[in-house]
Amino acid sequence: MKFTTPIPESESSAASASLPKILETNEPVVPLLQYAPVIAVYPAYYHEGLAGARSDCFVRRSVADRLVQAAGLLPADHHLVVLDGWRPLEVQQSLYDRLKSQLLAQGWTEGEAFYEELHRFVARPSHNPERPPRHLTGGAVDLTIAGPNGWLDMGTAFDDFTDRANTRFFEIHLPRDDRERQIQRNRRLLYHIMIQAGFTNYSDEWWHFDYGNQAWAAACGHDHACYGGILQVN
Ligand SMILES: C[C@@H](N)C(=O)N[C@H](C)C(=O)O
Ligand SMILES: [Zn+2]
Repeated sequence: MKFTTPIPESESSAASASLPKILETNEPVVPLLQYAPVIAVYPAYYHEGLAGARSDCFVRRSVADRLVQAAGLLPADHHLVVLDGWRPLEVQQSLYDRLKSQLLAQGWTEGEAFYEELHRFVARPSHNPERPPRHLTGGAVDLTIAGPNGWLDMGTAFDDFTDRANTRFFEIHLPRDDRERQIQRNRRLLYHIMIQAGFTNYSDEWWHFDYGNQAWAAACGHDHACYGGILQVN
């Protein structure tokens, strides 16, 4: 597999009416700080000072092992930088409330289109055990790649909730200059190493990947997911 091939049209989308059931495996959640030298951790919401955010990133053990696998596919001198993994409901709620306020401040009014836009970028902080937000399962990860000169240019910052965050933005809008050609290569690299390691991508966010949760199961056509929501991690 070449990591320079175009990113194909998506397998995974925001909310789907019917999601596969969850058959919880009870696989433990593991901390990623010091898990492997090829994985660095920069807990973005902790650095932003969001209440309840943890100073480490946590994911299910199989997710961590697949991250190591993905990182092993990177060129020499590159590593993964995990920005968020398992997320407490309190943090999901803060992210949701923050984006809701930002959209209202931008002139949106509450209605169907408003909630569609909101849910495109932040999942509903649902307490329903049959539909947990992806990040509550330990089966979702937000990440980027670092090289010898720092984080690779992906064309937007993390959590830039605009069309430019779409994983295929630079496939749809072909690069106009060297910088955009490099961004296209960087996004393709992240996408392909993660897909090869068994993850699926959330098409509206170049940084978001799933494994084992309902979004992953739906995208892969599995009849069940392996990970349900976890409210507390020690
Ligand atoms: C908030 C953003 N980093 C994110 O994770 N969005 C997805 C859609 C989510 O909230 O599950
Ligand atoms: Zn995410």
